[in-house]
Amino acid sequence: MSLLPVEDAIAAILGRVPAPTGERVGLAEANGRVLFEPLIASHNQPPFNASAMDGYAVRAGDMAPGKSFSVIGVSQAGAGFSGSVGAGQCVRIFTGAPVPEGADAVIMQEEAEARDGAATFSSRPPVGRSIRPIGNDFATGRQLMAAGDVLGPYSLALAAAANKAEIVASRRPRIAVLATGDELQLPGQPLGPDEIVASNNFGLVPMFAPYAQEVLDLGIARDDRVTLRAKLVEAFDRGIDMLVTTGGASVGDHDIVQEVLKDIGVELDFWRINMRPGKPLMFGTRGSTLVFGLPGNPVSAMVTAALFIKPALRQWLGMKMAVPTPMRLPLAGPTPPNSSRRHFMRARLVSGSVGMAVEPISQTDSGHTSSLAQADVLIFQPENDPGQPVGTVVDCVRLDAF
Ligand SMILES: Nc1nc2c(c(=O)[nH]1)N[C@H]1C(S)=C(S)[C@@H](COP(=O)(O)OP(=O)(O)OC[C@H]3O[C@@H](n4cnc5c(N)ncnc54)[C@H](O)[C@@H]3O)O[C@H]1N2
Ligand code: MOO
Repeated sequence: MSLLPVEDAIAAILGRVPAPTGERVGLAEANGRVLFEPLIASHNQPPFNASAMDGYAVRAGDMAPGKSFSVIGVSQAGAGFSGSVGAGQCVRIFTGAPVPEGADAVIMQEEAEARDGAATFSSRPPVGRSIRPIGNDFATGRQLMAAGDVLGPYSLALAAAANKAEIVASRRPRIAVLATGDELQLPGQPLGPDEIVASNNFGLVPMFAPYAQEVLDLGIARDDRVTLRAKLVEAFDRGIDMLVTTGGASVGDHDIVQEVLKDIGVELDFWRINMRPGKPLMFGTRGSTLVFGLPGNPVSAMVTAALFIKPALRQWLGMKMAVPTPMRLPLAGPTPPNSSRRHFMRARLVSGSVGMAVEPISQTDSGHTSSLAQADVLIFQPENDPGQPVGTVVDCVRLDAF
């Protein structure tokens, strides 16, 4: 049985992802969205020379110790002074207000003494003191964010400062998730003999949600061809961009997912990867819909989703680095020898005397959900690796960073 190398599987999947398309999104709905078009400044920020202090706008060259200046007006935020500051004059000014014509410095009020319409100053400011020059933050035409950047609190505040009421974001896919298996029962139900709780959808839906317009949880399909076929056809009829099934992906008599997928027109690109957990992953397309058949084992399902589906989603949205570059960190504990399959080993991030390190989790069972929930990273253990001692620098990727 030939198993596809991990890199070939990722390349095959990314090769099927459509090019991003854009849609207008109001700023209030844009948190977490990926920019389809760069964000370009259409005005100067600040739009005028603005005072950075409450104080007095003066002509720096006019200053002399003990000299008295007449206060000829007020400039406040939202209502500037329309005249010009001449020799022997100054203007009362407040933070954020436009610096009036003729003035080239602001002296903070703590360094001024004002009485009867006149002011004297204890300091002699250089030109530009306490003035935010026009365009200091950004100038008209400057690219503030690139296509592929993700909008978050800081960049959304920037987009608002750039006077954008909406941005052009990448359209997000609609995804459907379906669990398969006669033994499955939804959480909260009494478990009959031989039954287990269907947990996969409850991890996959939130994993995909940040990238998706909608993630439909189609629940559980029993292991019979008629029910499964009906569920899958229903999913495709809803116009989804991506279908993700779990279970029934292996070679057992009840592993019918592949057969039914093919039967309804899914063209399979590959099945079975040289990795653990997650060997029986299948991938194909039906028209423009991408179809992932994940293994049923809960750890295999979550790990293959993180390693293969998240990069596809990142590329779908036009994000930079669809496949994240691994971190290189020293081992805080030894690793055992590996088999001929690439091992994505659960591990914790620990901080030791020499900085960050990775502590391997010895558990390798594909059904062991509690160890996956404790893991921060997956160590990429190469095929046939003899095992490594403490301190060896290894490749690993954060589980939340895919
Ligand atoms: N003869 C062989 N047997 C198996 C092979 C093989 O190569 N030859 N591969 C093994 C590997 S590796 C994996 S991984 C599993 C994958 O099997 P399936 O995708 O067919 O998954 P199921 O048999 O349906 O389920 C496996 C396991 O996971 C539980 N499960 C299923 N769905 C869920 C769910 N939604 N939530 C929680 N748990 C779920 C299921 O009850 C089983 O315990 O095949 C090996 N066998
Ligand atoms: O691919 Mo399976 O997940 O090793 O048990």
